[in-house]
Amino acid sequence: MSNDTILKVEHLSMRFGGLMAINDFSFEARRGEITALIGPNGAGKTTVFNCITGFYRPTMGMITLRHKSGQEFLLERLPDFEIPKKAKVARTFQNIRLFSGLTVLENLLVAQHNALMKASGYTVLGLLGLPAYKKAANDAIEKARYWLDKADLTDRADDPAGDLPYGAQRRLEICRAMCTGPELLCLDEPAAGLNPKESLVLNSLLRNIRDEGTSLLLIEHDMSVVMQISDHIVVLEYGQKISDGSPDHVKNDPKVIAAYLGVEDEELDEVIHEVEAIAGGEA
Ligand SMILES: Nc1ncnc2c1ncn2[C@@H]1O[C@H](COP(=O)(O)OP(=O)(O)OP(=O)(O)O)[C@@H](O)[C@H]1O
Repeated sequence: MSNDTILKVEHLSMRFGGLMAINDFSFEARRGEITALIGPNGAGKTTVFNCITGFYRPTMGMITLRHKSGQEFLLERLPDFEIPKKAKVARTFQNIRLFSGLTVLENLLVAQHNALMKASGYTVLGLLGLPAYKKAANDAIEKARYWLDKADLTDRADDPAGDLPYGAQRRLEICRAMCTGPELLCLDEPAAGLNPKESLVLNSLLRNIRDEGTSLLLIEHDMSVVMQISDHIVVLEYGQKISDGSPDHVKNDPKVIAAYLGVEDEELDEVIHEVEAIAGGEA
């Protein structure tokens, strides 16, 4: 696996009883890029995500994550709690999961609990007096401030998270994931429920995260977000890959157009012909 690749999914299959939700699916996500996983409803996007982030154990297949240092992790073999901790894969969920009664800043400090406890030496004495703990606490506040600034949330740092508008809560969730220092950030429909203005702010936050060196993998239904920010798109239909490439490649791929329009196999040739004629006319 080359150092340009952060995530390699090979021959992934996931069976739920009699249903083969994912069938021999392979793709790679490159380091420093935003990769989007798209597909019609029920295509299997969430299932793939859940396999990568340890919520499901795949029926078959290999999922390899490679750190910048070259260290590799086989995610399908790691216990789920070690995927964020050791492999440094963070995720957000479709439904917002913040501590709504804690302040915005407190939410970001809770996310850094592991680092803080380690610095305390896991003792009360450590919490009270160890210089290492004081330094870790200051670092945690610094990191929280940094991400609040990036997400345009500094003014709301002391407000309860539950009081923020929806779009700001989504950005806070992303900041919380970033405070864990991930190499790969997985986002499950980050633009769901956002208005167009909130979507634009989100796009710029995600580009910023990528430009600072974290790779992103996202599932998203909002095609305006996907096409604007993705470097690479992988398309699933009925648990199988039907397209893989740049946004331009994917949006002109007749198989993708047919999948989204719900065209039957027999009509595919006709659709391909029409799309090629349109593309030829544009050239
Ligand atoms: N835990 C489960 N048990 C049984 N079937 C499941 C389970 N999770 C998903 N499925 C089935 O697997 C298939 C893929 O579902 P999945 O949620 O991964 O698709 P999706 O592409 O994320 O869909 P959507 O865009 O609607 O969220 C569907 O047929 C779904 O009903």
